[in-house]
Amino acid sequence: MSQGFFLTGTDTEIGKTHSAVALIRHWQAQGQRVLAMKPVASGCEILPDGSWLNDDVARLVAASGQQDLDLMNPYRFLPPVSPHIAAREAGVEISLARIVSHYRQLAAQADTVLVEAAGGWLAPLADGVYMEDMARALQLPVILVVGMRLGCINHALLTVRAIEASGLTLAGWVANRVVPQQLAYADNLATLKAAIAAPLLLELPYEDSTAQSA
Ligand SMILES: Nc1ncnc2c1ncn2[C@@H]1O[C@H](COP(=O)(O)OP(=O)(O)OP(=O)(O)O)[C@@H](O)[C@H]1O
Ligand SMILES: C[C@H](N)[C@H](N)CCCCCC(=O)O
Ligand SMILES: [Mg+2]
Repeated sequence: MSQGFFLTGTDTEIGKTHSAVALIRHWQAQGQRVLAMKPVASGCEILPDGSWLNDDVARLVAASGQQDLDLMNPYRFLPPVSPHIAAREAGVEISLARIVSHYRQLAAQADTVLVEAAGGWLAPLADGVYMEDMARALQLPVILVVGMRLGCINHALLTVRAIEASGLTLAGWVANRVVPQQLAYADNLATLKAAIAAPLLLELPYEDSTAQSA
């Protein structure tokens, strides 16, 4: 039996993919076969062969070692906009049934499948259809990535309430430090730990990419 998780975040660009890679490595270190899925990706580069590649997909593929891009990323769009706008412009209807079918094929090959959402919990896939509906269609426990910065307590607790209202289980959350210095970081973390019943799974430091490349 494989296990799956739906990875959401307090916003777009707060480190869902960054955290996904850390979670994948963590599970791999336990000896698990891990596959990732990015069902809907907006914002792609055009490769020399004319195909489209989203950066999240590239990072998830690099971490998991998987090869079937169409299976793990059935929907991709060129402009980096909300999926409902990108899909509408492309004349594409995103099928949750197709995403569930792809998920099941991946689950048959893995111990753990991590599904990364686009944007936050209520980022739209179509008019009146949200990431929440994808999570409900997949019926997966949710992992919430909190981008640790001023304002994240409100965003995190709103998202936790919305996940609970959807009837899904919050399996845990990740504290991802997206700014080099958050004032009163320890106090912010303690506040979130006290307010969120689900466990803190990982605490990820701020990684200075300038320092890394220097
Ligand atoms: N802990 C961190 N330290 C430094 N930079 C980070 C950290 N986490 C994320 N970033 C940077 O922030 C940016 C956004 O991160 P990431 O792509 O993981 O966000 P996301 O939530 O997956 O976004 P999207 O909604 O587009 O999927 C990237 O440039 C990433 O390198
Ligand atoms: C393009 C971006 N990086 C994400 N893939 C999509 C973010 C959707 C956000 C929708 C919204 O909440 O306004
Ligand atoms: Mg991402």
